[in-house]
Amino acid sequence: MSTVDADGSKAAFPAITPPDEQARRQAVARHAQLTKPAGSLGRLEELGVWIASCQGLCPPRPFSRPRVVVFAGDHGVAAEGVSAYPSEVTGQMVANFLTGGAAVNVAATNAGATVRVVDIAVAGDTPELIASHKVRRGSGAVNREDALTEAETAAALAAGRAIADEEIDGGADLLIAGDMGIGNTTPASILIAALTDTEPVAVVGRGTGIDDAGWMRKTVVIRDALRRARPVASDPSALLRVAGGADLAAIAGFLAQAAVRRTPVLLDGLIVGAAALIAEELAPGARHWWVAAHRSAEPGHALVLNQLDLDPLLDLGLRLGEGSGALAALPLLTLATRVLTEMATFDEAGVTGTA
Ligand SMILES: O=C(O)c1ccc[n+]([C@@H]2O[C@H](COP(=O)([O-])O)[C@@H](O)[C@H]2O)c1
Ligand SMILES: Cc1cc2nc[nH]c2cc1C
Repeated sequence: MSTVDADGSKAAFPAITPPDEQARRQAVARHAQLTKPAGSLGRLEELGVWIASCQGLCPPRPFSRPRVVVFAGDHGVAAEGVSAYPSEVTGQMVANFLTGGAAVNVAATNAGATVRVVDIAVAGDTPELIASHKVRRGSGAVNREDALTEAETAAALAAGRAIADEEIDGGADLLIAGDMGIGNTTPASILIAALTDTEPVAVVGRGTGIDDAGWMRKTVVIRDALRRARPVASDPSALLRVAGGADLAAIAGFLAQAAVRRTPVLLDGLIVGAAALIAEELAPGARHWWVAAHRSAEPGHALVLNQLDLDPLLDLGLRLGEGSGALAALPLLTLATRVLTEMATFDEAGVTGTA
């Protein structure tokens, strides 16, 4: 067990308690009594069991406040031609989130969730209301400089933890992290390559849709950054500082703190996945509080899921970020909960002939 250092410069997390074993067993037993052939709801049964164990309650409660936090941040590497879009789009999309016109807004409404947007490191100005956790204007170009200073890394991790606390204290009972940041698939891929000991070519994807020349540039950037990142790969805070970014650090802090607070998380795609790898290093066992919503089209995401031993619920070729993939899967969690809560047992329904 560890605590925050006296000077607050290093994030340290208390030991993670696993989800509740008794509620898990009760949910398994309840599934056996419900009016369906044993195991016939497949993954939905596992999901329901997981939700019951996270809540320590069987049957589980329907989620009352599923909440998405979109972490927005720019990246110096965007200037190296590694994205199909310019950095300005980050701030423009933040404005779009705030007026409700983005995919995350639609997907949240569809799934009964609400959205919060946080400016962690957007290059430009954003409304004061979302900038209280801002760490800096854009993270460093990680192929040639550190993403962050040590103090900024600690501040970003602490921001993510504080945001998770704010949301849980405000009643959130299921958390989703989303991301928005032109260029962010590059540092995310670097972290994944460093933490899974993978060569650049096996991790580099098309991000927002780069062409072959862009893919070559991105591969070189990732290779250069990995030379600086690999020596610190065993130290998650140092890795975030050298080759990550403020948004990635904040998401990692958010995911780890959710586990500290025994709050389940639905994981999104590549960027959240990279942060999840870091969070699991910072707070071993945190992954037991997470479910992988989907497998992103980005090749690096499969490496993340494999390393965390998470089996994604959906594989829809999504590569948007924003938390959209997690929100696409949220109705499955709602269904898995309602099955345990609302289905009749064999006894109640007078259905006989159990196996
Ligand atoms: O989440 C994913 O799997 C994902 C995959 C590809 C792209 N994105 C989004 O696209 C942006 C980053 O792409 P890029 O090409 O600018 O690095 C950023 O805003 C992400 O949210 C997200
Ligand atoms: C328009 C746009 C929306 C996004 N949402 C997440 N990443 C994005 C990147 C672009 C370019």
